[in-house]
Amino acid sequence: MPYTTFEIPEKYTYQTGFLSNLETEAIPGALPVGQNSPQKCPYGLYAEKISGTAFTAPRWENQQTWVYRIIPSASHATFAPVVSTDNGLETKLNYVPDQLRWDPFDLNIDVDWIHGLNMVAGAGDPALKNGVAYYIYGATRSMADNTAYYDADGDMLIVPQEGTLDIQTEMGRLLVRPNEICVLPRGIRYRVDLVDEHPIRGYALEIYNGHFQLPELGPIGSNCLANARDFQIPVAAYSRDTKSNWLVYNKFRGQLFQASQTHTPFDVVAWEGRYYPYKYDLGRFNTIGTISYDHPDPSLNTVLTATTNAHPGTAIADFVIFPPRWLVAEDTFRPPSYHRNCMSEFMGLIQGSYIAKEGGKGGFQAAGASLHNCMSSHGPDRAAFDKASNEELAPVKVGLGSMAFMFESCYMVGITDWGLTKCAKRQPGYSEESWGALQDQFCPPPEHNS
Ligand SMILES: O=C(O)Cc1cc(O)ccc1O
Ligand SMILES: [Fe+2]
Repeated sequence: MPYTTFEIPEKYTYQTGFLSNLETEAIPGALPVGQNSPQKCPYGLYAEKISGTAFTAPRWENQQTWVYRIIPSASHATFAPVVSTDNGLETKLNYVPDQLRWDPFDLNIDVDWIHGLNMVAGAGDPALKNGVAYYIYGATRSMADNTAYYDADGDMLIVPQEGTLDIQTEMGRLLVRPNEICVLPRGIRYRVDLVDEHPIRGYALEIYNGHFQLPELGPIGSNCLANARDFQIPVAAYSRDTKSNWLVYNKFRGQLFQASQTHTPFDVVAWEGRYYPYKYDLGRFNTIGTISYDHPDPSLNTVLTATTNAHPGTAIADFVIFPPRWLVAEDTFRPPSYHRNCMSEFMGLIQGSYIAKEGGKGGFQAAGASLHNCMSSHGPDRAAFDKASNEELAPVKVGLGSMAFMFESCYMVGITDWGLTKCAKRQPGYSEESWGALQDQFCPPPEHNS
């Protein structure tokens, strides 16, 4: 299998599909047959429904899951705000039209998942369910025993760059490694453990509106890009603990809260529905590209999209990747050309290098990032331009061992203070170094030479 990242079976088992209505039970018979809410649920479980869309949302986008659990999640003490000056969840945004780039973010930050999430940029307001947020995360610790977390603000798409996330969710367990991604829908309780204490670092995209979908394939047909069968969903796995104290953290309009309870949130014995966390191996992506000439738009590399219903084709966020692929275009400048985009483009690099930018120190490096905001000009840097203008156009496989990605959004995104200054990773000379050295190479016919 040439296009998969992982050949060794991992320790967890999964169901597969994208937005399929799934059923899973850790004990045979735990799921009620033929109904959701019997007078008494099997084995004395409680039925609880989690709605991911309005009850009356159209069928194609309607998402809900019924969970059958030992204690309802409603059984908890009052939420209290977690007062911290530095929890990484800033809401103040600075709007900057410059091209921005960041050096690799730190790997060894002595915090856990909850405290290791730093918002770097974003737009909109979770209260109005409209907007996005981009995060850089880094942690060296598993979440404390008996703690769980959920995000009421949006769905979180996590892109690990370093270290494996062992994620326990209400719906079961997910192991997410670099070159895989996962999506944790709003409201689902989870906790993140490190594997062998290896630090974790990566990126996350939060969408305040709706949920991710697979992009339409149009004339491509019914396969390619990310295929539905390659998405992996946990199977029910529960623990029974009604004796110890648990702390549930909640991000609610960008503010961290916590509430205690006397039972584990991970007590779901069976569930049924289509509102659940999932993961995907980016190595499975079936990349499409030109086999004749010119550079197609990067929308062709969309793994997942969250659309605005108001404007078909306009995404509040697309998750786009640039995997290893063949370039065969004839008489073509193969990297993206110079461009300005009404969408904003936030890019990260999981490993390797990216076709339009020099790697190396001070360049676009793995674990670093860049942001080209709405209508901010960008494109290949001088070195990439010179190379691509003069290279022999033989078929060539590019991006070997690489995986760059982009969060593309219709919003103009603002940068947090953390992103602008506090993280201390911003490259001050990015714009000048990339495009300042481009020469006037205009060579008109002699009659126009003045
Ligand atoms: O700016 C970038 O590097 C991202 C990008 C890639 C591509 O192939 C076409 C357009 C585009 O914005
Ligand atoms: Fe771009």
